Amino acid sequence: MTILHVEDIVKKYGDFQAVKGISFAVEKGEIFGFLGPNGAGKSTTIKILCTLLSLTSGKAVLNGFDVSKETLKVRQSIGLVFQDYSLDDRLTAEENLYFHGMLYNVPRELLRERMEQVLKMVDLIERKDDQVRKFSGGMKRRLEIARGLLHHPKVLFLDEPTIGLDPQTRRAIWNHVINLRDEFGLTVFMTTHYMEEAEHCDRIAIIDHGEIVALDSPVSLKAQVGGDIITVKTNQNEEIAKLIQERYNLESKLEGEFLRLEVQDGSSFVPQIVADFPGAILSIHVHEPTLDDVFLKLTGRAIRDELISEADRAKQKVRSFRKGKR
Ligand SMILES: Nc1ncnc2c1ncn2[C@@H]1O[C@H](COP(=O)(O)OP(=O)(O)OP(=O)(O)O)[C@@H](O)[C@H]1O
Repeated sequence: MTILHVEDIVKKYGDFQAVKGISFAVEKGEIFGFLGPNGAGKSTTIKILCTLLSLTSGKAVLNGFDVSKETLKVRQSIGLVFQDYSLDDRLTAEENLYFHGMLYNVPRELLRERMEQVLKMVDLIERKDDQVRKFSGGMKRRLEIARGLLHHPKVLFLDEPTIGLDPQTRRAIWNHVINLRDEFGLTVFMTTHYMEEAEHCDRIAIIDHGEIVALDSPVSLKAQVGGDIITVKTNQNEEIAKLIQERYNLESKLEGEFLRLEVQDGSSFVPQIVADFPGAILSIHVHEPTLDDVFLKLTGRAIRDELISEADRAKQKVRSFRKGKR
């Protein structure tokens, strides 16, 4: 059953087209991911689907409601966990949930039971009476997820849910998200630029410059690359690239100080190239295709994690600067 149907959505900021006519559908119970580099249009799209931003043209229907015309019904159908921290630090975990429940008109007689239910889901029931300021970053994010589920949404939107969190906490949050899907059939729509995170999704739309460049399961996307990826450092990269072309009819790409090439079978290619270019190979690495390789193949650019980490750090700094000014 289709829970979200998006048809030819365009979003313009002035003359600039941030989202360029994208279309897709999400099935009930799916974990659907939007993967792309900074500025690709992920947040803009998610905000449109959550009714926080108007669209320029196109149509989106969520849980049977038009996001442009039936905003209240759409809002009642969704839970939100956005990049910006939005808990009240001075309230306890339970009080934060209570406040949200009142805003969403969760009937009073149900609210206690619901709060207990969602706190249990994210393993925070023991800490319900603690002020949120005493929580770690991961606990806060789990509480935000619990809050997003309090009014029993049909679709949970997660915009970069684990940004700035350590890998262990990221994994813990993912385990919770997968459980929610498995146990309650919840549909999850998320954006990320972490490759390993995107791997958890049932399907991924790869977005670049406001356009969907591919949409499929992680396994099928990676199968598009085919074979193995070799990165090799030699003492004369340009010269060796030419020789590789001549000898094996393989095109290699210069990436920093490495040559990158795709081969059918890495385990047989490595000994062959080492033997064919004695003394020239300084290092060689072989790996199965990742989603980064898929992105590179589709766009000619890499979503490099180190660049992204830089952006994360900068975003964190801006947030602390903002908080300090309050
Ligand atoms: N309010 C705005 N006014 C003008 N341009 C905007 C506005 N918001 C976003 N943009 C531009 O639209 C494009 C898409 O931005 P968006 O925030 O949707 O990207 P993103 O993929 O979510 O990136 P990030 O991961 O950095 O949040 C970017 O080029 C951005 O600069």
